Formats: sequence, structure tokens, C-alpha cells
Amino acid sequence: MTDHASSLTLSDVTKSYGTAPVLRGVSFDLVRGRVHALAGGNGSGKSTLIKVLAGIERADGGTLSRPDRAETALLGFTPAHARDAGLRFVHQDLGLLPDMTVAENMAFTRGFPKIGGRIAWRELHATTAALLSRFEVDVDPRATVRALRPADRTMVAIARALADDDPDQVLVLDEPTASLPHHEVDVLLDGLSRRAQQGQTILYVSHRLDEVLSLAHSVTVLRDGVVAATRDTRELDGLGLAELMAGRSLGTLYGERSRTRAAEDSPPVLETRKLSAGRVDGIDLTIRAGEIVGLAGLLGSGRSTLLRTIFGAVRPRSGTLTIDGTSVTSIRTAMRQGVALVPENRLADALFPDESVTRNITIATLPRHVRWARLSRARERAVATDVIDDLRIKTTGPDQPVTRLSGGNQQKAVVARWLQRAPRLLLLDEPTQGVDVMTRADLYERVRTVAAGGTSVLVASSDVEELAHLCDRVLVLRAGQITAELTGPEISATDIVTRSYADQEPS
Ligand SMILES: Nc1ncnc2c1ncn2[C@@H]1O[C@H](COP(=O)(O)OP(=O)(O)OP(=O)(O)O)[C@@H](O)[C@H]1O
Repeated sequence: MTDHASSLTLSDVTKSYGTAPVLRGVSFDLVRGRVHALAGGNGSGKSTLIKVLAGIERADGGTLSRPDRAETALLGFTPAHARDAGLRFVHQDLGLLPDMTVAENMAFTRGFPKIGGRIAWRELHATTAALLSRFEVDVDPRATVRALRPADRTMVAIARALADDDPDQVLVLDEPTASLPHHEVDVLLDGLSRRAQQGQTILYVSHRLDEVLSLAHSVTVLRDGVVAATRDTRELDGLGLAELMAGRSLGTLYGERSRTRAAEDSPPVLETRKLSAGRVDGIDLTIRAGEIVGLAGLLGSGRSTLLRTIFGAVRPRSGTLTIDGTSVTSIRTAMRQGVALVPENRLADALFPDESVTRNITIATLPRHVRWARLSRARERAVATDVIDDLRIKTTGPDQPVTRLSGGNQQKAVVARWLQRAPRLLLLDEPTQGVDVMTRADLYERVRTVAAGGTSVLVASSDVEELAHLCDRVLVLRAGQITAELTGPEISATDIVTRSYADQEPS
């Protein structure tokens, strides 16, 4: 790639938290008009590097250089320096106000045009429309952000970040597709490809290997804070990229696919009849002991509501819901019947932020570690240490505060908590969001192990590969109703996508 003009060079970036080095001499180049991906396992240092570039975290050393500008030391780099260096960031949460219009969101960062002290709405809408059309985003400036489809929201955030129209800007995107459903991902990737073709330089952080390979021209792989490799993506396939991330041979990407289809005659654990709650509309569902059942469907199809209703957190409008024949009427009765939920919003709903990694793993099974009426911390730590090793949770030790873990490692700790407990019915909502591809296979293996021991599992996921690899049966939900059921050893990701979109009106 030496034949292309460099747009940004990072040299020898270092950063430690306390005595733990997190970035150890990271260097790479971005080429103008190219998408460069940053990949790496959980805890490899991706977010830290992005925070350093944004001036939010202070680096210990390293420099950033851009053509025709003075080299900048990263020690003491601030958000203002990042802006002056032409770096523009769109983070996962997008930073848009959902109840404001697109035009108002633009004006919050760029200023409201005024005539005679009053806001010139017509002008604001016209300039916003012009900006959006430059970015080929087909939305009405007067629409509220909440009303937009998810990929368009991201494009609006990108248009806002790049509104200055300076061709030298570098767009940094941190996991922009993490919460986008399948078809929206394609819309966004198309938009980004077009921007790159028009000369936009992009640094793209993602866990999704297929995206890295289809969108990016080149990729830098971080491993334990070191650049393990920088490659042209044409030289790589998914397995090759995952192996660079893991630093070892993996054999297959998702591990062996062994279905454990429960016998038809194993007893039903969950039974719902004409269950309606929130957007869930008349669901008949039976899950037998040891079955792993997947829930597919588009955004808003009711997957999370169904899980939360089964967990007793949403009160049904009508219908029945029983676990082992006993009615579930509240979270308390659900828990008493052995139902556990790993919610989608890990930070808010599942993490105990003031506790250690160990306690976050063992909290659902604490009574098991009591001996002679006292909690045996040694037993508790031993169990947690096994989980940490098995799932490759990157920590400085079992006593590390959980909030100091990287996002993907926090997710592993929360899922592991309930896998320890082996509940009667395990409800998983997007269980591997943000988890690196190497650990996914280990998590799937653990889910299969608890299922083989009799736990029933209901898993909602927008990752169709995940559903295809993990589940004995996949249900497709649309507008709160089950519209298709896929069973048998040949459930494929393509089938799930096809059934999810069947008869779908284009949006
Ligand atoms: N505030 C902090 N204090 C101490 N250690 C931290 C802190 N923030 C992050 N770390 C450590 O820095 C390392 C890199 O974390 P970082 O969040 O950059 O990883 P990542 O590659 O973005 O991971 P993920 O894919 O899980 O998001 C991890 O080992 C993490 O535990």
C-alpha cells in the first residue's frame, strides 16, 4: 500500500493503567480514501486506543502525524487537539437526541442560524437537507431521530460529524453496527463504502469479521496491546483474521456444531398459551428440558419483550405462562421456578459495578460457597478463577473491580454467572454482543453443557450465525407473533434471514 498517500500515522503509542500496560508501542498508517479496520480480542486495547485518539484517555507516549501538519505528541492530547488534527468520532451511542428533529440535532453542534434574533428554521432545514443529500441520506430534516431507521440514525451522526466538508478529516467509527439488525448493517456498510470511494479516510473498529473483510481495505490486529499484524484484507478470510486475533490456530470459527435436540418426550419446562404482553401477541410456545431454542426477528419484533414477560418483568395482557406447570406472575415466582435472564443491557441491568470480577461471576451461586455458616472466599475465588481461565476473561486478577474490564469481558462474566447456576430455564438476550469470536465458541460450548444437564435455553439474537450454530430450533418472530419455525440439523443462517424477511414490506 506504499503507492497510496498516507493520511494519518500513529507511532509507538503506549498507555498503562497503574502498572498494567494496555497499549505497547502501537503504530500504523491510515491511507487517504481507504477504510482501515482495528480488530482484536476482548481487552486487546481497541477502545483504549480510540479514547486516546479522542483525547479522553491520556497516553503515556506516542505521536500522531498528518500530512502538512506538525507531528503531535499524544501525551497531553485533548479533545481539542483531536479536533484540530481533523479526527471526527462517531461512538456507539451516536450522541443524538432521539426526540429532537434531525435538523435540531445538526444545529446543536453547529449552531442555530438566526434572523433578527429568531431561529431561521427554513434556513436550518435547507442547510440540513443539503448536508444530508451530500451524504446520500434520504431522510426528512423535520423527522425526529427516533422515527428514523437505525442505519439512517448512524448516517445522520456521521453526516453531523463530517459537516465541515474538509476532505482531510478522518472518520473514526467505534463498533457502529453493534446494535444494528442484519439488513440495516448492509445499508450502513454501503453508505460507508460510498464515502470511502469519494475520498473519506475511515478508521473502523468492529468485532464482526465479515464486516471487516467486506468493508475495510486493510486491518490492524491488536493482541494484548501490541500490533500483532497489519494486513491487506484481500489476503485474509474470517478464520485467518480470527487466528491473527487469537495468536493460535483455531481449526473452525465457531467450534463444533453438535445439536443436542431434546427428545420429544422430555417434559415441557416452559409453556405459554395465547400469551400477549406489550408487543407480544398470542404466543404459543413449549420448550422441553434440555432444548436450546432461538428467537430470530427484526428489530421491534418483540424478542426482548417475550423474554422479559417469561421472566415475570412484563405483566401479560392475556394468556397463560407456566414453568413446570406453575404459573409465573412476577419476577419472584419466575426466579423461584428457576428462571434466569441475562438481559441485553448488561451495564444497567446485570453488572454489579461496585463488586469484583469474582463476585460478579459467583453472585447467583453464593450459597454454594458457604461452609459452616461462613462464606468461603477461597472456594468462591477458585470457581471464579476457573471461569476466568475457561472463557479467557482478561483481568489483572479475580479481585479486579469489574468496571475495569473491557466491555466484552464484562459480558462474559455476566453470562458465566448464570451458566454456573444451571437454572431450569435460561433466557439469554443478545448473549455474545461485543464478545470476540474466539470466546464465542467457548460460550456456546458452555451453553450446550448446561442444556445437556437439563437446562432449557431460550436465546434471542440478531446474530443469525449464532442462532444457526447454537440452537436445536429457531422461531422467527414478527410483530409479536411466531411466523416460522426452523428445526432439524440443517438450520442455516441464510434460512433464518430469509424467513425473517419473508413478505416483509421494504422499509
Ligand atoms: N479504567 C481502567 N482501569 C484499569 N484497566 C482498564 C481500564 N479500562 C480498561 N482497562 C484494561 O485495559 C485493557 C484494554 O481494554 P479495552 O477496553 O481497550 O479493550 P477492547 O479491545 O476495547 O476490548 P472489548 O473488545 O472487550 O471492548 C483491558 O485489559 C482492560 O481490563
